[in-house]
Amino acid sequence: MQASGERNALRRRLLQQRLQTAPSLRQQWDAVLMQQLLDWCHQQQPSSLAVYWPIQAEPDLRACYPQLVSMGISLALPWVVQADAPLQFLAWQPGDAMEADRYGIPLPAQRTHLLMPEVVLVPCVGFNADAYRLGYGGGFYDRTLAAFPSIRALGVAYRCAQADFLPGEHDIPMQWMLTEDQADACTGGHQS
Ligand SMILES: Nc1nc2c(c(=O)[nH]1)N(C=O)[C@@H](CNc1ccc(C(=O)N[C@@H](CCC(=O)O)C(=O)O)cc1)CN2
Ligand SMILES: Nc1ncnc2c1ncn2[C@@H]1O[C@H](COP(=O)(O)OP(=O)(O)OP(=O)(O)O)[C@@H](O)[C@H]1O
Repeated sequence: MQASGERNALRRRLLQQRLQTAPSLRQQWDAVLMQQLLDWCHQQQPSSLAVYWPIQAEPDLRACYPQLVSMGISLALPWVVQADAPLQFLAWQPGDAMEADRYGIPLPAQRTHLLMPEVVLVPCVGFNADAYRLGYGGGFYDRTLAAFPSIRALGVAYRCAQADFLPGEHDIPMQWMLTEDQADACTGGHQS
């Protein structure tokens, strides 16, 4: 455990660094990450995958989402239904009508079709050598992974977001991490 002040300072520093990275460099990294994600899916063959609509200079992998659909993978997007509750996942396909959520993030306008994804792609503000992650501080993904232990977490981050920090009391490590320089299977996952 680490004082929450230190954790917040690290979160802010890493987010700032990501926002200041040149878009052209991020796009090069995103192209590599998309290939990693496609390779990972070919290998692991998940039947469903929660993806995300990027915010705050998160890796933008949207260009490969149609290819995931054509591989037969059902996609979903995360939905904050309530602030202190796990995320829900709305079935989604590229081209669906969208409407912004309370954070301004596009979500399917049709919010009736929920799905429980086999794998969740988790954008990380930071991550450490044991694949523990720092997010925006809402605890949404941690609450979700705790509530639905069958979900496997595939973290995504740029390598420069790796930092040394101790896990918080609720933190659940990512089972795999994708970075633009390598795809790691992590040993610290909460299920086999
Ligand atoms: N792309 C993406 N979608 C996602 C998430 C995510 O991490 N990334 N979420 C994963 O949880 C959920 C949304 N959670 C979010 C939590 C905080 C902020 C955010 O920008 N917070 C501001 C402060 C906002 C405020 O206090 O009003 C900030 O951190 O500066 C955005 C989304 C669901 N969708
Ligand atoms: N499983 C859980 N049950 C209850 N509260 C939780 C759980 N996971 C996280 N929280 C709470 O959520 C808050 C934020 O947690 P943390 O600092 O780990 O956020 P984060 O992982 O960076 O955010 P996010 O997952 O939304 O990107 C903390 O107050 C924490 O106590």
